[in-house]
Amino acid sequence: MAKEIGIDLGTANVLVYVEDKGVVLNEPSVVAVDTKTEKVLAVGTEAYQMVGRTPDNIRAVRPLKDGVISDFDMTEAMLNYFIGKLGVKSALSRPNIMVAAPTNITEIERKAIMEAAEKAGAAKVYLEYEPKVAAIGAGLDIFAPIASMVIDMGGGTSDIAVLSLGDIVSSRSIRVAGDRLNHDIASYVKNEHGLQVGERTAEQIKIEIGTAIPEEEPQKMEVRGRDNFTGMPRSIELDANEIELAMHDTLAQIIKASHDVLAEIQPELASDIIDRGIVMTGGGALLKGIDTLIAGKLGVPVMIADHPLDNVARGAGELLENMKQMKESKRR
Ligand SMILES: Nc1ncnc2c1ncn2[C@@H]1O[C@H](COP(=O)(O)OP(=O)(O)OP(=O)(O)O)[C@@H](O)[C@H]1O
Repeated sequence: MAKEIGIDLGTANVLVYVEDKGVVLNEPSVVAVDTKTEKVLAVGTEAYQMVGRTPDNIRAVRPLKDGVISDFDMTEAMLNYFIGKLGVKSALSRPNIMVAAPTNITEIERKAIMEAAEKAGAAKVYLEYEPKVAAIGAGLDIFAPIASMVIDMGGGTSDIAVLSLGDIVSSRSIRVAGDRLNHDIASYVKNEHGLQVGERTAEQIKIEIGTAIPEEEPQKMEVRGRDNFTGMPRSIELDANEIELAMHDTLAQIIKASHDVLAEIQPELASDIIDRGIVMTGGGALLKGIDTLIAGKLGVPVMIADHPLDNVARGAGELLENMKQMKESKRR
């Protein structure tokens, strides 16, 4: 019997949920390619190790940018590899796949995602909006006549939505999220300390000492990079409040979008949100102090989902399982 699979085809990570098994795969969305032959050399974790360290004949590609496909062939190759690795595809049975997508994707982007999943071996492909499946994955009953609000802050996009009766009532999807924060940190270190750091180092700084609100006794971290002027390796000490400063404007954009979503809903729904609060999902939800910052700015309680990185894949898989159960009970 064909398996139901939920995929979070993310800019930073691909997560796969398999029916009856849960989230079984979580790997970086990276493909390493031989520049001469264009042959795929490695995918996922193995390819990620090569980012910033590739010799001339190897290129590490991120096939998704800002939450959507930027390199179709590489996305297909990546999906093919991951689905093959799961062992759920055979000559006799192919899985049904639900893929999560940002709310503002274009028709062309939509088709590209569907086609890549089909070519990677899906029997049927479904597409659902990211904040909707993230809310399901976070355990919210979005089908109830009561409003829920989700902020899903990923690598490339922040998807913000208010949902009621199973539908999105108001939403924003902005192509500003964790990757932009990494970029902000790298620019800050370069401008303020004259040190060049790579994408992965900037991300490590964010994860280790990054904070959304200034700290009284900021954490410190030693960071290595290349001196702007001499080109030689050098190390500096950074403190958490510098990182807060570096990320400040980008976080303000995410808060502004959340504010806009709240501003356009009806008063009854707004009252539900004040009661129930906002749930944050996605890797960005793990940024220290992000809940306190958003709660303070919007005047609404903010909770972090239990497994924020898993919610989208889990929700996509669970939605597909529900659809299957409904079909079976109708048939009976
Ligand atoms: N502890 C942490 N603190 C801050 N940020 C974190 C932490 N852990 C992960 N992240 C960030 O979360 C982001 C990845 O989140 P996630 O896996 O939800 O995104 P994605 O689904 O790949 O992206 P998108 O939904 O935009 O396509 C990365 O930018 C990563 O740096």
